[in-house]
Amino acid sequence: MQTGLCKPPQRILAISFKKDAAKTLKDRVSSRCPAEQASRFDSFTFDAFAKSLLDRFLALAPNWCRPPRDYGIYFPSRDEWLDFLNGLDTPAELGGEAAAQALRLNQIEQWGPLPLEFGAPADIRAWVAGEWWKHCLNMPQARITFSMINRLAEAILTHNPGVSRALRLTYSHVFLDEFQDTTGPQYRLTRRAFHASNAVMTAVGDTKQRIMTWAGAESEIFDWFDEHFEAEREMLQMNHRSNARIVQIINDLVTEIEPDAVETICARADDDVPEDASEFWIFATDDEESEKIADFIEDEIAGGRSPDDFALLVRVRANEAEDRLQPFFADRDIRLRNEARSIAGTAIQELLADEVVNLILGFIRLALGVRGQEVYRPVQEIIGAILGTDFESPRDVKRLDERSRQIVGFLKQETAAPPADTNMEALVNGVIEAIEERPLRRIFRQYEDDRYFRQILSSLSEFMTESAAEVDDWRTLIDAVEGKGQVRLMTVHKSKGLEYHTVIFVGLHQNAFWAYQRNQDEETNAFFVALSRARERVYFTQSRESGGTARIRGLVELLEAADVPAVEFADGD
Ligand SMILES: Nc1ncnc2c1ncn2[C@@H]1O[C@H](COP(=O)(O)OP(=O)(O)OP(=O)(O)O)[C@@H](O)[C@H]1O
Repeated sequence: MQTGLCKPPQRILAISFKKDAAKTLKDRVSSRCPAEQASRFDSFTFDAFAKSLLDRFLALAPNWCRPPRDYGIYFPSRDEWLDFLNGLDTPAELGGEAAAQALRLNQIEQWGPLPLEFGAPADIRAWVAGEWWKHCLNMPQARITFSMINRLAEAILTHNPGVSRALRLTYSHVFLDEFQDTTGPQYRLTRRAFHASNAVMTAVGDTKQRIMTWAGAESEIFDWFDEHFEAEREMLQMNHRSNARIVQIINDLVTEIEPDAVETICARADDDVPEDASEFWIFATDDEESEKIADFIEDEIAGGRSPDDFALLVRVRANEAEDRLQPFFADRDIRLRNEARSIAGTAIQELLADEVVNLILGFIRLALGVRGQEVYRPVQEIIGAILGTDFESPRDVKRLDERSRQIVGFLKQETAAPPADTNMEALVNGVIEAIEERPLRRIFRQYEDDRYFRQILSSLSEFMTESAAEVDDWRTLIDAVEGKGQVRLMTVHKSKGLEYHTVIFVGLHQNAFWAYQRNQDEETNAFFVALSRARERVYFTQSRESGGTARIRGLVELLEAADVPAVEFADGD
């Protein structure tokens, strides 16, 4: 954007795996570029990219598998899948019931390429896929899975060269983040969209952070990319995130995994390193473990560190970890934020990565008198997009300012009473009305799904209502909703791409890494992802009550090889 290689009206497309990663990229670009440039940077998750293609060009999908415009997103449970299979009357010539029963859901939802006409099925998989599409589209409200959306998007591109051409004219540059986690169908869609186009394609990833093979990540993905896009490989050797001690642990660990791996260079080699930058804490019981962690963070906060500097990472089941840890944090008046906690059907992490949520929170901040580019810029960008603002035209910019002022004016009235006395649902709905719902939903294609849009709004108002009970003023409320001043708790998978001053990996034991013996590589990668989120310090904890380490010796040996001291805490330490 800044060098003029991507000239208006051309755009840059960035594709990430998680909503918050897509948001981080968007925020980083917004904070560096003027609104006109930043508004030409489209940052999607893979699912959102496929869905945006489908929603925009729905009418061009093949007839037999075209969902109605108000289709819902389907997350079939195992029981629903089995009920479907059991209800099939499978033709004997295709192998009968036994052949159908041997199929897995992902083989069916990923079946493709979707033809223009669904002719006589060639095999059992095609036959079951045809039945599955009928099943999903004939439900009282048609629902399809994200894999099916992906296939539909691919079919639209395949059968309509005009759509491919439009996409190629739109994007001069495409950036694919966390590329190691790309699945076969996601890659096929990308290839279908951009193969042999003039777009400059950049894929970034780290094979040591591959933790999604269970979800279909392809192990050969970088080779495919090299071949199909004639890519050149560049090694990113500098680590700008972590201090020298953490980088050394990373390097020791990588050398254990891949003896001929190239060492990472610490860009912060001259920075001070805390004395106890990494330790392995061992406890007899869960309560002792939770107490020590809470005590440690309490002391650190007393010493001036902020609660946001800490992340507690777990391998699995964040809700259970929250139940164990929460009482110890509550006793010390420290807020622990479980990013996976569901508020009216939306996980907190998802909610705060949502565009409309951030827009509303941004407007409330402006109404509270908070100033600064980082608050105004994103709001201005969205309202600018709604109004079709030409940022070079003073008249347009004036209109934009007036509209923003009008919305801020409404919110000033709404926030006159204390948060606990405010009806948050009315406030949220009121802002949407002031912004104008229709154009807002046109800009963000994900809101074409009405149920999703309503759910996000009700999750936000519920979260604001819940948080209002604990605060006295509006600024503290918005901080609480955004998670300022709170210690984070999340699974390793949800921590991808994020970074914290101090990372505490809670529960380094064989029951948390239950898949270690079966899938050592991926579990070691998960361990690596956790470790590499730390800027200054990383601790690992184990409570013997929760599980031993005999079956994950390999992981403990990695810590030993990196000279991470094991510290045993006897009761009362
Ligand atoms: N050239 C640079 N100079 C200074 N700081 C940088 C530079 N590049 C990145 N950083 C900082 O280093 C940290 C890590 O960068 P970034 O999040 O882009 O890493 P990443 O490669 O995506 O890591 P991962 O995939 O492990 O999450 C961030 O805090 C970022 O601001």
